[in-house]
Amino acid sequence: NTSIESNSSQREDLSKMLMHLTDSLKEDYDLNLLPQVRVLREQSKQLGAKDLQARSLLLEGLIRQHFGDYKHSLVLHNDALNIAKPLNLPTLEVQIYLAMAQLEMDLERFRYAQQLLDQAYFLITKQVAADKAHALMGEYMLWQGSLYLLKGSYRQALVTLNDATLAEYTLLTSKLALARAWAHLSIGEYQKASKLLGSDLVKQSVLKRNLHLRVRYKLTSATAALQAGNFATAIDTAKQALNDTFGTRFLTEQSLLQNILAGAHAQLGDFEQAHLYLKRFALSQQALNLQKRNNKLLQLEAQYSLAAQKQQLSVLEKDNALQAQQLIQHQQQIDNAHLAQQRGVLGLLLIVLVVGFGYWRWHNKRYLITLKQQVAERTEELAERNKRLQALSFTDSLTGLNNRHYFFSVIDAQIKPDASTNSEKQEMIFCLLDIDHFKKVNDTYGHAAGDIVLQTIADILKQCTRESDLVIRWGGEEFLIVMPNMTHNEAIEAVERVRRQVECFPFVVNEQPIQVTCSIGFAPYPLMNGAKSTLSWEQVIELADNGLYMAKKEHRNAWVGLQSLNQPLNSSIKQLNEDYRSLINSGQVIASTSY
Ligand SMILES: Nc1nc2c(ncn2[C@@H]2O[C@H](COP(=O)(O)OP(=O)(O)OP(=O)(O)O)[C@@H](O)[C@H]2O)c(=O)[nH]1
Repeated sequence: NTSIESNSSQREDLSKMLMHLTDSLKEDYDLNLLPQVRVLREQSKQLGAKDLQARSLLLEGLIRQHFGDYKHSLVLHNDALNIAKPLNLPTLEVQIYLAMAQLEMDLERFRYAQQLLDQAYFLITKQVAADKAHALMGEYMLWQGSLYLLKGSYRQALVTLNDATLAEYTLLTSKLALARAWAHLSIGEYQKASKLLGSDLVKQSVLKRNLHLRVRYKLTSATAALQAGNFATAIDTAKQALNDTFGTRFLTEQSLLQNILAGAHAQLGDFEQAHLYLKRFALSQQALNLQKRNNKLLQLEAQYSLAAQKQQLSVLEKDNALQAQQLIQHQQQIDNAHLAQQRGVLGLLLIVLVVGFGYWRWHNKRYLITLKQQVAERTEELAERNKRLQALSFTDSLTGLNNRHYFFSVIDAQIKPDASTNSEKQEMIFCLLDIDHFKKVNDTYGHAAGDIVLQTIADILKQCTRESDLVIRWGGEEFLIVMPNMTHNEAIEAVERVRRQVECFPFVVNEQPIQVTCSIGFAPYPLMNGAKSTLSWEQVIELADNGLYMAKKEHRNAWVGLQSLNQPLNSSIKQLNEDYRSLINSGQVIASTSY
């Protein structure tokens, strides 16, 4: 809070100082004011009071301009404008434009002066508040009128200057009156000019004010007197004014006054004085020209330094922009590198994953192939083993013939579904063979000899049967022969052949020849049990067994073959064993025997 308070009080002090300086300036331009103006400028800058800073720059510019320091003045005005523009203070901006226009007029650069006045006019009409616009418009018109005067457009100058009607009397009113008088004089209207110059208010205010105005007033008055033919008054007034100009830089006024004096003296016939003032006039003109040339030079210098300053600024700006761009590029490079790095890592990860996955798949595939191979090998091996096992389980180890298991596993497939039809050829003969008194062989020659007998019988059976016949080792010394597609007579032939082969075979046991015979019973399948039902193959085997039993009981080395049943069997097949013979004899069972 205290800092804010101290700031605002400091600002107030500076504002007061500015007002004081501005007022002093209205009285007269004084070079001694410059140090104070500079202090004001520095302190405003430190305080950050930009408006005060701009105003102090304008003030200094005006003082320097008044004393012909156009170079610095130009720079100061420009600086003031640069600070004022962003502050949006149109009044201040107008004041700066008007000061700049005056400067351009002093330098006789009327086109620039006009442009600056136009800018001032635009701001006054569009942006300046109404209460302040009136006074500013008066100021503008004074300078616009003065510009017309300088350019020789006197009537236009008069119109402009007459338009500037100010409500209350101010110094500006007097300045306008003076300009108007000069315009009238320029077109020879000295009475109107004299009237304006004669106004007490104008006279007093102007004479009280600064030296330049005083000189201008007297110059105008002297001109009016000259035009009116009051040569003595003209000389008197002009001399007073000329005295005022000594030691000043008002060369224009000085030369004009000398010209008036020369003219007035000439009119009065004092040619010596006239000549003297004419010489002085010529000298003043020379000095004036020199001054103007000098001013132009200074102005060029100022413009050059301004341009250089601007160029430096633009170079700096460009440099800044370049650095900013470089920074952005650098940042972008870092970002890109970052991105590339991330991409690289991701890519690597992806490659590792893909390679890993590929390897895993390849490994799995290989493992699967190996596994499949192993499984196939094992399966094959198992199948082989199973086959061997099956073969083993189906084979009788002593004789090499198929055993009962084998028979049971194949017989159902062998029994033809349409075997019950009438064709005799389609009969399947189930035939049971048993070695006679085999126990005796064992008992007499030993078990091994018995084995040899069994093996030999198996060989005989194989030789006596067809490929399609089944030869099974049915039990200890018992064999089953199944002969498909065979008639009863063909069966008789077959069993007879077997019986005979066994009987005739020269068995040698322990180097001793022995006689071996066998008994056989057989029955056909299908076998009708009465008109309606057919016996099963199991029952047929039992009937064959009955036949074998009968052959053993009644004869041995013989066969009994059942052909058909005339009547259905009432009792069980097993019981038939006892009365098989009586059934044959009674004609219930039709059978053939070898004895
Ligand atoms: N060597 C040998 N003997 C066996 C084998 N299987 C069974 N035998 C014997 O065969 C004999 C069968 O005798 P039995 O059933 O009394 O009949 P059999 O002596 O042939 O008299 P019938 O059949 O009435 O003519 C027994 O002595 C059994 O030991 C075998 O594989 N090898």
